[in-house]
Amino acid sequence: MNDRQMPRRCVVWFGSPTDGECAALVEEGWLVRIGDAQLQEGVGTRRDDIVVALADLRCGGAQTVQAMDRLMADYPWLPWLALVPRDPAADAPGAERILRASTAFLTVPFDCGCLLDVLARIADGQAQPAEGTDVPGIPGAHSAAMRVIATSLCKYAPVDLPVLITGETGSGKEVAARALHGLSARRERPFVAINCGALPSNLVQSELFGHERGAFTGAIARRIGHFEAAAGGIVFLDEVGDLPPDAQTSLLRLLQEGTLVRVGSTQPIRLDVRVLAATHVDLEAAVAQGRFREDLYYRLNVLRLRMPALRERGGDVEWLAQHFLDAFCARHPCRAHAFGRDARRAMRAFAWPGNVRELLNRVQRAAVVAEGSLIGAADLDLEVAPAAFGAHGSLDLTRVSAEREAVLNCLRESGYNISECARRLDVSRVTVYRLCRKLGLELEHLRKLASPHGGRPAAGMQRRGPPAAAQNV
Ligand SMILES: Nc1ncnc2c1ncn2[C@@H]1O[C@H](COP(=O)(O)OP(=O)(O)OP(=O)(O)O)[C@@H](O)[C@H]1O
Repeated sequence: MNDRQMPRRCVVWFGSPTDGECAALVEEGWLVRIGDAQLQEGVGTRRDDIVVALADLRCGGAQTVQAMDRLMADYPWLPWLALVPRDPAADAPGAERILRASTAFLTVPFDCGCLLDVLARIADGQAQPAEGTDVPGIPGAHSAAMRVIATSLCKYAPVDLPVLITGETGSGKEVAARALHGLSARRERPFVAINCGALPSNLVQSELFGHERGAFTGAIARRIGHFEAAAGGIVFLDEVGDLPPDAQTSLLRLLQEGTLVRVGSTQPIRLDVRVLAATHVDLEAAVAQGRFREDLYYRLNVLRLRMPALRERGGDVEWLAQHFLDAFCARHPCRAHAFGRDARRAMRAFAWPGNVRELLNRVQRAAVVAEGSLIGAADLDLEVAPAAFGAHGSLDLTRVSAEREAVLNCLRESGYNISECARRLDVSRVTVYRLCRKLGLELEHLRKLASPHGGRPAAGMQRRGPPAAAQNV
């Protein structure tokens, strides 16, 4: 093939590349074409050229964004790379639309080497994980629903914007957040997970943002909060809808201005931290009811990840069950090493209201009680739940889901006291236990979540990465 026939690599850059950026691209063999509002002749390259469109949101005026929109509509198969300033909402109208359509992101400021790497990956068609491969950090994610998650994680990891992770309880929201941390440039820095609903209500501000000595009775020394402990890394706010109003205001300031103020101080402290937030309640409803700040909701909701329920994940259920069983057998003496046909059929048909967490618990229990080498449906306690079986989205499923919601709400309102819950539901205590078992409600786990530390280490935090700075400074 002579040079004239070789496919060329071309970047259609919407915005103004610096001289350094242009030179680096040209040196690597890229053609740079400036895409602007006047771009009349399509992407303006030869038919066989490899083209990547670049949305430079550092300088996105309304006209440029319109031109990008037009190109996206005319060439829907074109891959897009977005260069994102820390505050895209303020800098470029319509930026959110562009972000959603982009294959990859880079946060400004970025390194030219990184830009070349990402462009090369996109051009080589490697920006998305290949079919059948695992999502790094999320075992058993082979289903179509999880491939969408994999693609989103790869897109979201390099860009320093908040991600709002939604999904049913136990669906793996925290697992996804950890996977994103592992894929991001912050992977060597701390990952701090905080269960917002489990923070002591009078100490939320101090736990999150720290306090100065003497800020309140008992504050005998200055103490940094979870956010400062995560400096340079990622903070995962689980059940973010449970944050009280004053903490919501402080979080908004952190997201908008990149600063926090310790309790008892007036001095803003600059902090580089990425925020991921999760909720299994409808935050939009919380906004409508005035329980959650609307401006904070929009800040957190720039990028969104909806974890599929386990029942939407097809064959992942069996794969995960075997994975959990293998892990259990590696740690405990265990006769069972696989699942019988009835167990596999039951697992495929079950609605899994408690999702992956419920699967893990049922497999571990089954591994203990199984008499033979194969785990049966009865060992998994799945035979007793005929109402929970049925086609996806069927009336049965809807009924089970409504029943579960009602029992869960009553348990919460009764402070997880079974007698009180039974009285309110007008059923016997035995029935409450039976319902919990049938609906996959793990009482012990729910009680732990509701306890002051949410069943986690004190103040609901866990770390990964190098040890954070000392708590008392
Ligand atoms: N893909 C997975 N592979 C292995 N374990 C998983 C996977 N997904 C979830 N789990 C396990 O399931 C349990 C629940 O996961 P996780 O805490 O991430 O869910 P969640 O959606 O954040 O739950 P909640 O809404 O209760 O906070 C954990 O024990 C986790 O380790």
